[in-house]
Amino acid sequence: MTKKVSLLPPARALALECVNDILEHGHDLQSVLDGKLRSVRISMPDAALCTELVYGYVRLRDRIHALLSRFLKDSAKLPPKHRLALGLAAYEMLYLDRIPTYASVDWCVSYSKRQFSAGLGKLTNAVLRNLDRMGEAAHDIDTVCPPHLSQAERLALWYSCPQWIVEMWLAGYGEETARVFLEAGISAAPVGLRVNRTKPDAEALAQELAAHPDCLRREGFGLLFPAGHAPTGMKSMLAEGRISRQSLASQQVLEAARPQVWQGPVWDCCCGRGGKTTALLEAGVPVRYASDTSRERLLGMREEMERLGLEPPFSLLRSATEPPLDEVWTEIGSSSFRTVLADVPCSGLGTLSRRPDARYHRTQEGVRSLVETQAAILDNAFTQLAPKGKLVYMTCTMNPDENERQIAAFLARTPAAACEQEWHTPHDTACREFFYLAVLRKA
Ligand SMILES: C[S@@+](CC[C@H](N)C(=O)[O-])C[C@H]1O[C@@H](n2cnc3c(N)ncnc32)[C@H](O)[C@@H]1O
Repeated sequence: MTKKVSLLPPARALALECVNDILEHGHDLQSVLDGKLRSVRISMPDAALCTELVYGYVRLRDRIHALLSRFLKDSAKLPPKHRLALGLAAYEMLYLDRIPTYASVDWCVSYSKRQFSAGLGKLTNAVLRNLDRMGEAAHDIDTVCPPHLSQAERLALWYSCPQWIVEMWLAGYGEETARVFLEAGISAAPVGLRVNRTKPDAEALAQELAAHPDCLRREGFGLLFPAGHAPTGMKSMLAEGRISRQSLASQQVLEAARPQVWQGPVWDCCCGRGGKTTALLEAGVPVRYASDTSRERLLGMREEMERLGLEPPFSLLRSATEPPLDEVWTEIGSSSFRTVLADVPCSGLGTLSRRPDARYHRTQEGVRSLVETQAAILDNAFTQLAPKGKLVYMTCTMNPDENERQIAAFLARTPAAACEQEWHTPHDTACREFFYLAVLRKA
């Protein structure tokens, strides 16, 4: 930590560094937070507070600054780090009941004074005291959003979500469903676990976890716990390879594709860290080849295989827009696949509860480029299928261009393809995440 940042209490110092990296420099929330928490000595309660501050503030940033700007002449003129510190302190005051208001005001005022100037210290004090005086009105949409705003502007501000995403959801799914997605995007994601069914005591462990008083539901070997209420002993169960962290919605989309009837050889063409590859192998699905364009994720997948005691499939660093290399066909002893899983790179707007920063990192142009990559992956994966083979397409986003329209365009240009199934996470899900699935069959 730099000397200046250590002017703050540890949890706030680290949270401020994290939100600065995430929101000012576009870095990924989860890797920033993991990296920072690993790099400093910090108590467990401080690490928990830092995590809560980072996620909470990133989820509600625009709403918080709309409130703060009522007491500032021109908030854009504030030094960026001061603005972030004000936002973090405001988040504590508005949403963390266990922290007394004076504590939040104190650290922020003293940081502003010492890091910037006596004037900014005074301003900080005045702004935060005014915010405190708002009381319950600060939690009212009509206070946050001026009456002249359009519906999309109003929802964008209240739910701290870029307007183009709100407009896309309103146009694609209607207001009621758009609100469901927006509400999920400002909520904490529940904890999803998957019991490793290849272990001899798997069923007993699943039953034991399901009987835990906090457990929200069990589906097969998947379990759901409320955010922040993971069962005790999770660390050692993870280390022993008896369980994995995997969101229940991610397990559900795989289950919806009925992997028990998939025929091998299977190619997982965007395997990432192997969340789905390992789930498939645990279920006995013959995944013979796994590939991805991220070296780091492929290495992560290999570590996961080891942790879980699974036989790793042949894997290569390779784009799914390219045909597999000859060595793949030699390795699997075939010249085509019977099933390809394409869990494609997507805008991730269905998983904002888990990755709230995605909303700020995505751009419309970036999404257009993803749509092109997805189309190229679909075309190439389909070409590698044997007759009657199955292409299983998945995204963790809610965007018609990446989901329904992507599949409709593929079917229109691919006469040999038929769509056997389209599915999405039910909108009333307790998982607060939304996935899309299309199962395509080759003639
Ligand atoms: C949704 S993630 C996959 C998650 C993974 N299947 C899991 O369940 O853990 C999409 C993956 O696609 C990879 N990717 C991006 N572009 C790709 C391409 N052209 N070919 C193959 N993989 C790609 C990304 O590195 C990322 O790991």
